[in-house]
Amino acid sequence: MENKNQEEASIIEVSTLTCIDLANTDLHQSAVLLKQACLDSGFFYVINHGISEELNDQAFEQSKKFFALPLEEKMKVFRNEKFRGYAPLCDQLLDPINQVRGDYKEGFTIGTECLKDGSHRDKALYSPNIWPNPDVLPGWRETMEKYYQEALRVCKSIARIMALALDLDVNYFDTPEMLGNPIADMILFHYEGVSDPSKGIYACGAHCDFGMLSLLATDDVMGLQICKDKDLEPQKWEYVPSIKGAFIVNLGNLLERWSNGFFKYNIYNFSLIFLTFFGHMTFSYFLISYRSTLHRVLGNGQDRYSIPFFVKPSHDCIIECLPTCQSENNKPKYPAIKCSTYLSQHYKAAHAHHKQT
Ligand SMILES: O=C(O)CCC(=O)C(=O)O
Ligand SMILES: [Fe+2]
Repeated sequence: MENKNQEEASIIEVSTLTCIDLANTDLHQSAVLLKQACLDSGFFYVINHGISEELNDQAFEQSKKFFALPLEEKMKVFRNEKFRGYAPLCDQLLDPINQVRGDYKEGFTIGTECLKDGSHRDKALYSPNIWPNPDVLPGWRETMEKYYQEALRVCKSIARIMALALDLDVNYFDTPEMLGNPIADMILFHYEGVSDPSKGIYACGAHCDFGMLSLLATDDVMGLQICKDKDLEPQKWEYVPSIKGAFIVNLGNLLERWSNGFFKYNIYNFSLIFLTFFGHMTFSYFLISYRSTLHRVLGNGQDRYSIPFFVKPSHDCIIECLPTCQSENNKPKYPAIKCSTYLSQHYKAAHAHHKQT
């Protein structure tokens, strides 16, 4: 648990993140910015993503309508064994070491459906979604399904820039085993209450996302904080403000592993010193790997709504060190693992406190 001084120090820090314009046709220019964002924080904004303000507003309006329903109505779509549907307050506990109770948020998860021909039925991470009663919330499902498809499209465009930033072919992640049949979860969140890190009370405990990349839409209530260097003691937390029309993107553990996750503090410093002398030449001489960044949400007493979208490759994708992230001197650090095995391990760990359900 944090002491009061650390908490106060973190309140005044507001982070400035790199912004990537998805309408920029010069993808190589965007890739240079993305690399920079990975060096700086592992978090960045994307703008001009093609999701209309109207659709975004509709998704938030519908989300608010759902959470405003009586608990009894929401419990009719209580999350199933695949964690689709409604998760009430404190259902999730992301940072068991520092939290005295579950996250002070309620959520609703919409994930990847099985293919209509049934060919995905045996895959643990694809399953039918559950939906609120259309008589209670007309048009709700349609709005969410449309938003889901659009968010997936945006993630695929970001993955193309990521590929370039890793010196891979622009289409590298577009194959059927990778992002052709991705596993993607969209979660509607409603936060409330006041967090108090000194008492171990959080709206969302500190964690790194475990997928490939996450696209986050928030309302304008401040709450999200990032810790750019997870190895630094004491941790330094900075708020990430929301920017109208922009999504916040961050990279997950799976991408860190895929890109050989060597990007640690000392290399960062060394790279920065080098950068001072040789400018962007640094990028050609160092193997770049992406990294996941620790983040959390603090509640300030206002209701806060967000919609994160978590993308991972298909069930059968083999996650093994990307070809451009290894060399004679930088051998792969992790054995190859099937994406479904990797994700199942993470899901089990994240829901370990659900033994009673
Ligand atoms: O709601 C937010 O701002 C962040 C949510 C988040 O980080 C998560 O659910 O993984
Ligand atoms: Fe997260």
